[in-house]
Amino acid sequence: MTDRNAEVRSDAGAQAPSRHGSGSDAGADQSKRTSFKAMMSYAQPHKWAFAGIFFCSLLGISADLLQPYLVKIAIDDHLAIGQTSVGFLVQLAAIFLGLAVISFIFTYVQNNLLQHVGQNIVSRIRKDLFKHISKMSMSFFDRFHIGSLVTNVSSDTETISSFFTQVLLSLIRDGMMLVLIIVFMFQLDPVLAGYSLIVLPVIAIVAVLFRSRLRRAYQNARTRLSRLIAFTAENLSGMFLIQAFHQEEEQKKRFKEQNTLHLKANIAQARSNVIFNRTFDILGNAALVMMVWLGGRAVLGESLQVGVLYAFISYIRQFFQPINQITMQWNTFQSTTVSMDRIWNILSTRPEVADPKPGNASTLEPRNVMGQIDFNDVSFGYRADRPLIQHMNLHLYPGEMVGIVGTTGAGKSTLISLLNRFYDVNQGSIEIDGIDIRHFPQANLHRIVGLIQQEPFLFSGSIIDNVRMFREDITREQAIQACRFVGAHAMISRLPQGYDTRLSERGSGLSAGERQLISFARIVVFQPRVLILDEATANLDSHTEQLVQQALESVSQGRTTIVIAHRLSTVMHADRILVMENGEIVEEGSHQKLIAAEGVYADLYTHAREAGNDSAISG
Ligand SMILES: Nc1ncnc2c1ncn2[C@@H]1O[C@H](COP(=O)(O)OP(=O)(O)OP(=O)(O)O)[C@@H](O)[C@H]1O
Repeated sequence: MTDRNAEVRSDAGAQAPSRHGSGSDAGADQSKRTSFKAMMSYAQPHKWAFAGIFFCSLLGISADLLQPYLVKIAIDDHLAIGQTSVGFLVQLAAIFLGLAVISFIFTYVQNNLLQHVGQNIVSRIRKDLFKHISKMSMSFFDRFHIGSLVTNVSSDTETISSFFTQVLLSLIRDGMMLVLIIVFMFQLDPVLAGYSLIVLPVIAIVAVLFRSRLRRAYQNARTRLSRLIAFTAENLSGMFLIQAFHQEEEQKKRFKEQNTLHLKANIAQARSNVIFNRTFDILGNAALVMMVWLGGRAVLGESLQVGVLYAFISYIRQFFQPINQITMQWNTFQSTTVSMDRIWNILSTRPEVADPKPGNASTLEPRNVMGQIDFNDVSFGYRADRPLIQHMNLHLYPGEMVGIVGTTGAGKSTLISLLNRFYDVNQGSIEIDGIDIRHFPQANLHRIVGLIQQEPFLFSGSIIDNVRMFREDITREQAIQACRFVGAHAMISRLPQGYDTRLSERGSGLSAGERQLISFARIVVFQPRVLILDEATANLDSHTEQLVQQALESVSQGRTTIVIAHRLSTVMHADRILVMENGEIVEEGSHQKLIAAEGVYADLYTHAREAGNDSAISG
């Protein structure tokens, strides 16, 4: 199959199209709110844990804030008036220590609880995201770049994790601390407390001024990272091609560009952060100076006790700490909303190819399917404005072997994609045994139709797991039997650990032919009623191809089989050969009949002979 997907995806760039696209800010904000709400619903089952976190925070912070108050009592009520005793000081020290221990215990419990809840929430989001992606139709993968999806599943969920573990913690803990400090300050001296709060509007103005700058910086850094990952992922999977075409230097240059953009975005983001945070530091210090000045004068004028001033200075220091924390977490919050939006963008995309509603679903058991296939007046195009197949009628009979040949891009693989429901037809219907395939649950359809492609996909895992696709209900003996059947047993037995040999990603330790034999065995195990081979033998040497052809003959017995091939030798013995051009079937019949017709097929045959590709055409 022509890998149009790769081209389409690289054209689309690293970013998946967003639902709101380049729409207005209001639209984007609305979408962020929706995604935030959706993500927060994941926290709902943990509401009691959050109540516990709140309670622990309250106790921990209260214990912290009582400490300066205790010192104030010691100074004003005892030390300053010279009325103290060793016993009292020991008592005070014991209470102080007790408060420190209480603060430690509750902060510890609250932190652990929050980590536990946060990690669980993110693990569920990640699980749902992966499950959702694996249910998406092929058109989704045409639009969403694989690199972006990898970023979504890995780093976006990680960002959300820091929201639940850091941002929420900060909101609960620091927010509560702020409120309690204000209460304590007003309790001690309302006038001085009033002066301390003068800085609050200044803080709000600074936060608003920095808001959009910080958000832009974060978004930019995330986008650059996502593009860098996408570029790396694409290059790693295409490394073979890059080396074969000596494109290392060119790719290095392109990587360097992406890397530099990412670096610059990160530096800009860090710079904004530093300016933002330092501004708060300056404000904090200014408030402290003001407090020392006003409080000091009041103490000198004997209108304020030294202990109260001490407690105020402690509270002012503690006051800026949570504000600083909350504003710092604001940055994480910014990136969280971007990540949540991106994840929700995926989770809210419905698969274009949907399973039938229960009442509409066919109950025909896959093993009882006869294998009659009908394309009834089918029209389809990958894009609405570019129809590829128009009003096609095609009927395949149970047990028939049909070969499909045609020039590159004629639409052969597209027919197969439609039969597998990777895409839905735009018009008309495709039926198996008289039932519209849209009425089969997809799991059943894929048990009925078995597909072997030119590039078999093997997963990292043992050979035996790859043959039975990790299904425990298929026995080892059944899998080995299938490998014997397709002639793969000898090859597998020669491997160091035989059937338990572990394959690396995509089975890269095996040759293309060996990988193909394993995928043939996989099909034998699953016994589909309709078998499709899309250029499945193109990568095999003539000896292996012969093995596979023999296996194919046995496997295809009693099954409707469709074989797509450029090598005419692969299809010339088929019951019927279809010749495709520009999405149309232009000729059909047996090899002899088509040669006698002296049309497109006869031309292809003659060209192949003239090209000296005798083995390819004589079988
Ligand atoms: N996912 C896709 N998105 C958009 N266009 C596509 C997609 N897949 C295929 N096409 C286009 O549809 C047409 C038919 O492609 P198809 O893969 O069916 O051809 P084919 O006959 O199997 O070709 P080949 O013999 O090279 O495998 C081509 O023009 C191709 O570029």
